[in-house]
Amino acid sequence: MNKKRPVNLELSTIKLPITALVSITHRVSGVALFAGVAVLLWMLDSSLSSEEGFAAVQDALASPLCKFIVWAVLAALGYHTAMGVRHLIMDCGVGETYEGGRLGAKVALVVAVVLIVLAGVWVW
Ligand code: HEM
Repeated sequence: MNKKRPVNLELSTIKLPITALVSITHRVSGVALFAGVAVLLWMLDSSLSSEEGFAAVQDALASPLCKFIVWAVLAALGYHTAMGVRHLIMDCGVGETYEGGRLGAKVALVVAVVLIVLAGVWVW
């Protein structure tokens, strides 16, 4: 192997294109969703267990921290869904060029921001 080949491991000097950024964050949001869905299922299970359980979940949902957690899970869902639909559209052969990919990433980002803001309005 040529030991003199150019190597660049200075992560701060590597500028990722928007398509790479949305791809990485799509995966991160999927992993966050996996954990978030567990929290939501636990809250659903508690709320259905008894009248007291329902009241406890209702009380918890009134706290800012709990609202923030629910909003964060919904935000991850909104982001992941917007990026996921972008992927599925590209899988159908639409917007597969470099420019198409960049435009699709920007449109999906705008949709994701709208969904995340709407989730915040709904939760608060
Ligand atoms: C609770 C719901 C969901 C969870 C936990 C979840 C989780 C994940 C995870 C962890 C990945 C990354 C897989 C990998 O990189 O190997 C992924 C990829 C993907 N998700 Fe989701 N997801 C959920 C909902 C959705 C929804 C609603 C859509 C809507 C379109 C979607 C579309 C996709 C697509 C298209 C990919 C593949 C992306 C790629 O090829 O890089 N997901 N999901």
